[in-house]
Amino acid sequence: MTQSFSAAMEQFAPALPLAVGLSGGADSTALLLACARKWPGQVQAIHVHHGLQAAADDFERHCQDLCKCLQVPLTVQRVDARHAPGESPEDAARRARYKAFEAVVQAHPAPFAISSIALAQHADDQVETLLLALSRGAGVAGLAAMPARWERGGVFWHRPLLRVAGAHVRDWLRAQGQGWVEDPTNQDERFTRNRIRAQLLPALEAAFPSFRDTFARSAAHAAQASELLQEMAQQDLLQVGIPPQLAPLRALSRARQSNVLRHWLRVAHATTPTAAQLGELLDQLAACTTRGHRIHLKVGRGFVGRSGPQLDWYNPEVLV
Ligand SMILES: Nc1ncnc2c1ncn2[C@@H]1O[C@H](COP(=O)(O)OP(=O)(O)OP(=O)(O)O)[C@@H](O)[C@H]1O
Repeated sequence: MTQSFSAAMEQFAPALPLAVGLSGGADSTALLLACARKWPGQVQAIHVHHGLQAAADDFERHCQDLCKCLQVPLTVQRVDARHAPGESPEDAARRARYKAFEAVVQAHPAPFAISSIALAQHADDQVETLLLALSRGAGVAGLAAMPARWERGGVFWHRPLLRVAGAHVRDWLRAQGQGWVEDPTNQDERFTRNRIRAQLLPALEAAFPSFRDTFARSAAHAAQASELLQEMAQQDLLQVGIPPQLAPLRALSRARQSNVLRHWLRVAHATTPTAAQLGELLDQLAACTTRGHRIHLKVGRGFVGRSGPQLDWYNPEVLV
């Protein structure tokens, strides 16, 4: 169920010391303010300066002023967030941001080590993420949307506001008399996420008033299903082997073949097949009843071919 901002903060119990990812926007400003009050002297902030828009300096100034006023140490990390061909600017910025957070963690060895990092995504962000996943035709891993907590590199990551409606975060912040910087790109409806926020969320609010709760429940079901598929893929990959042997692969159901082949391509070759490529590969597997049956298909960034009793993957660009 959705929560009030105060209830979410009451429940939030991270390992300390804690670093808050502070963009300077309303949500992370509210999170930092609440954390600094709850754990004085145990909280610091990290601001990533993307250098992508003219407003970046305003964000940094707000972060400097806020942290000075709260007596919270601030690390500003400058990154090059230009996007590679084929990558969205938002993905590039996110990737650069996580790298920057990890660099700050590395720069704080014991006894000043950062135990946890908190990010300020809320329930509306979760709904947007789910709708974005649906709009790309994502599978259960994408429909799981954002986890509330996870561990990586010995650091605990948290999204304590994931069940708080966005409007409640802002209401709380206004009630504290604390200002923030409005990101001018948030109004730009050329970005799909902003169109979802401006057009779809009000319509969902009117049609399904509990959409934040029910969508979050669906995302949680998808997360659980995704975990099961992952476990099954690991077990099946042990059975079929790396590279996959045709006989045990063909003994699996089509759905399990699809699951294990996707997993093999990801873990062994860091590539993802399209739905059409995987469908074609499964058709070829079903038709592969004779010794001489040839399989050779474009899959992900390379090719899958039959080589005697097994499937092999290769990328001609890497071979030359
Ligand atoms: N430049 C940044 N530096 C540090 N942390 C960031 C930065 N941008 C985003 N974050 C962290 O990641 C979370 C999600 O980012 P997102 O871009 O969705 O939020 P945002 O629109 O910048 O807004 P807000 O600060 O209001 O959360 C933020 O809430 C914040 O905790």
